[in-house]
Amino acid sequence: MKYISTRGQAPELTFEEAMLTGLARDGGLYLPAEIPVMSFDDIAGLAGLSYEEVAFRVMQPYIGDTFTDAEFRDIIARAYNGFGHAARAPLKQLSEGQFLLELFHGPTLAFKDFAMQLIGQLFEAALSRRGETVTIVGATSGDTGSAAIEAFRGLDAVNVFILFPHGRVSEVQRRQMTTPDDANVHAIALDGDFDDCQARVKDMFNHFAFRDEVRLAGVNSINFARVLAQVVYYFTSAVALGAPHRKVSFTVPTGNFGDIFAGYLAKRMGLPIDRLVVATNQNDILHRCLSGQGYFKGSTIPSVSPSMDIQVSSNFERALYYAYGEDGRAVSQLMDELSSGGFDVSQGAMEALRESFSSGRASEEETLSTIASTLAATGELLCPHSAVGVKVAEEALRASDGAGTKVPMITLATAHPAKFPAAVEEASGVHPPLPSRMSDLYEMPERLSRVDNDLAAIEDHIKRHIAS
Ligand SMILES: Cc1ncc(COP(=O)(O)O)c(C=O)c1O
Ligand SMILES: N[C@@H](CCOP(=O)(O)O)C(=O)O
Repeated sequence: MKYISTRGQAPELTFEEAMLTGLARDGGLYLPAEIPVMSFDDIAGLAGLSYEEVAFRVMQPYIGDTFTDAEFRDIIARAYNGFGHAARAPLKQLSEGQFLLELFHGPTLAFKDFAMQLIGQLFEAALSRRGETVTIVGATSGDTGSAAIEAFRGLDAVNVFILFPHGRVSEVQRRQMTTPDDANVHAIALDGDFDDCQARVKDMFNHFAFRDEVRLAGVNSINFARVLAQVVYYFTSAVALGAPHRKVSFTVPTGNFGDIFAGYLAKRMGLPIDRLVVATNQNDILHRCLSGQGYFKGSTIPSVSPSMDIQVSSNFERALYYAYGEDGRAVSQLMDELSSGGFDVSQGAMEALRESFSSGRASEEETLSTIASTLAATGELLCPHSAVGVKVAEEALRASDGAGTKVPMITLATAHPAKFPAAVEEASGVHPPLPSRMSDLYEMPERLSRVDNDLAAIEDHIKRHIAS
């Protein structure tokens, strides 16, 4: 399997090269040259298998001969061994036709663990085989950073630097990043928002002298391996509800578009997905775009679902690549226009996007009231991000009932409520406790650096702190 850039001007790479490379050298994002397809029987055969076996069957065609089957199975087993639920991603019924996919049973209590625990193992195996070391620099609005630090802490071949927006992540998220005392992990608080953090990471990838000097690698969803690992739970959940014999829809709390893009890949692989519903908070650039208003950046407004406080949605570029008929030049031009504010999506591309995606938005009040109403109706305590999803899913279900369709809707519950105790308690009156294994999180000393939102200052900081 070869990997190509969304902007069409970077060398084609193998899976392993794309995983270790991060951003393509033309500024684009890597994608498989062809999306593997699973037959009806292949998908039917997933019923009743363990999460790990489904993960192997879904991902193996993408990784080709990077690892032997035995090595890859072993990597997958180690990745999910530390999850706190035997099903890894349990599915719960909220009401008739409405389901919740709990993706927060990993070590840092967010869906990011599904991919990060896997790529921690993949990086370790690939780097030790090559005898190489890398410097991972990541941007986070809270969850990617904690998951990355957890997955890579203590590894000799990797130094990790995570940029997070100062004062804009929850206390639990911050502490998950600042309390690990391993010498190879570094939390950096940046003055700015998540979009600034992500822009600086991409700047570093586009600064080839720095990139090559530190052997830069990325674990944001820039990295295709991150997205790939997230494809798996679309299969396990859809099959649990009767796919491929029956269609399902998904509503996905969305910020950087990585998770829902994984759903798009699952659909292209043959999973019978009816709708992929993008659920945004008040930072609703994607909802506005899918409603036909173009893709124009506004300023990011802090919300009760801070991990989704994103305006420049990195993986939307991957969706645009397919919507524009795999035309790298067109994508390149759109991304140039985005740097000066935004762009209108062509009519053809809008039609292509709408074949798979629809969207909705939840205000702050709607998010909080959904936490309270879901608790009252079902006993499920949602995190604010998952609440954005459930609110938008309810609307989508009402609309589809009107159209007479009876396709079950699965909403992705992307984080544990205990990561956002203040908002959850405000909404429901219930203080969600952290799992007992994390009960000392508030007592442990923190270690972080404040760095200006300035490329040269960040690069200098990283070079000075790379553990020898
Ligand atoms: C808890 C939570 N929910 C939803 C999202 C949005 O996911 P994505 O950025 O893949 O759209 C994020 C951040 O990525 C998150 O941390
Ligand atoms: N919400 C994310 C933002 C980064 O997204 P990624 O999927 O590209 O890593 C976070 O929690 O950091």
